[in-house]
Amino acid sequence: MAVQTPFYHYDIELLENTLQTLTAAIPSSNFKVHYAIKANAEPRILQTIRKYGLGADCVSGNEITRALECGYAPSEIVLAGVGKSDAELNTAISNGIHSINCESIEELEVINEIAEQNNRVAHISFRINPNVDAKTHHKITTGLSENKFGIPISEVSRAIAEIRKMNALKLTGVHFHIGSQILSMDPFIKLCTQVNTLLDEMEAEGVELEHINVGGGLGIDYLNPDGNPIPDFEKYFAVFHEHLQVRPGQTVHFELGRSVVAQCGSLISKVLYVKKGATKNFAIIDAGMTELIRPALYDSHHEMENITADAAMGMDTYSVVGPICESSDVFGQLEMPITKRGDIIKIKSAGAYGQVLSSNYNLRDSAIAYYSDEMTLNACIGKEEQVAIS
Ligand SMILES: Cc1ncc(COP(=O)(O)O)c(C=O)c1O
Ligand SMILES: N[C@@H](CCCC[NH3+])C(=O)O
Repeated sequence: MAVQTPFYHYDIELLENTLQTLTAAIPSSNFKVHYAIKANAEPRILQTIRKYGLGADCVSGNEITRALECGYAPSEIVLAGVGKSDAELNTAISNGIHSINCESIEELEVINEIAEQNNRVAHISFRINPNVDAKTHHKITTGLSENKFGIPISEVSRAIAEIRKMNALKLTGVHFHIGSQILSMDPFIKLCTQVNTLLDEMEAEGVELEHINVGGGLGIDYLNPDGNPIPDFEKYFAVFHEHLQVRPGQTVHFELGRSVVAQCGSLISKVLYVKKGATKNFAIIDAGMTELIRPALYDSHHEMENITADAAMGMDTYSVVGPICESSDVFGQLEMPITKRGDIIKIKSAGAYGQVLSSNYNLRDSAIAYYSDEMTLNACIGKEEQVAIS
């Protein structure tokens, strides 16, 4: 083994292909895509994404700082979050970012105060909870009335009245985000309908907006990552192009995370033991929920492959589990070639909400990242000599 397992491996070529497909699918020059940094904040990933002209969607002061360090201009950065601290608002305002997505009327007063202290006028978007069902996992649904996110649509008039009293705030946009891993286009169409109605109502109140931010949420194919590595961005953007009634001069912003980075990342782990349990075989690997928490947290499915075993040896079924002292530390049931200690398991579609959600529970070391243009996966696992890659 050339490098220590477990580790993350990112296929930079796939990331670039994804970005090329995404940018080619943008149907209008007034569409602007911000990458949702929360999905993966590795500097190498952020720098690659920036090359394709995407802005940054942040949810913390540290994400703003990371975006700036990776070359994103303040004018390309937006900040959302239901609980922004004063320090985070200060980072956003002092850097003059494009928009602070305000999630409550209560927050307006605090932002106004901090903007005044900075002698700045902060650009505000109202994050509005549209009460649209994203038809995704309930733990990653964000746009229903019962969710903590956004200003209720019924409170928008009151929010407008409040912001008009604030000297250091300018209302420039509206923001929505209904959830994540959304595969049907229907929820996005419903969102457009809600946005259109709201824009009419806001216009009737004399509000003119510069931008509409419809959030992110486009899902990926976790069941067939090799066959379907790049999401259908064309179909996704077409929904908004067709259904959103954009006023002249308005820009439409998107905050895509998972669809940009999920498929380019894999978690690579070594089999420590193959154990015969009373009712099943366990393949105990050296990665756990500390490196990839999605299966434990959301029962998420990730395709896995034993990339060192030989299918000619016959097949068997294994429960692939991690070493952590939690019964939910299970990656799933898998039929794979007869597996032995030392084999390498590749856990796919782990580029989004994988490495960023790692923890040091059990005082584990952090898995580090390797990039395909610096070290191929085969070189990482000692299957081939690393040759110079241009
Ligand atoms: C406000 C906001 N924008 C964008 C995203 C990115 O979502 P996704 O990774 O599903 O594109 C999220 C995460 O769900 C979010 O909460
Ligand atoms: N962490 C979630 C996505 C959350 C999106 C952020 N609001 C996942 O792994 O699917």
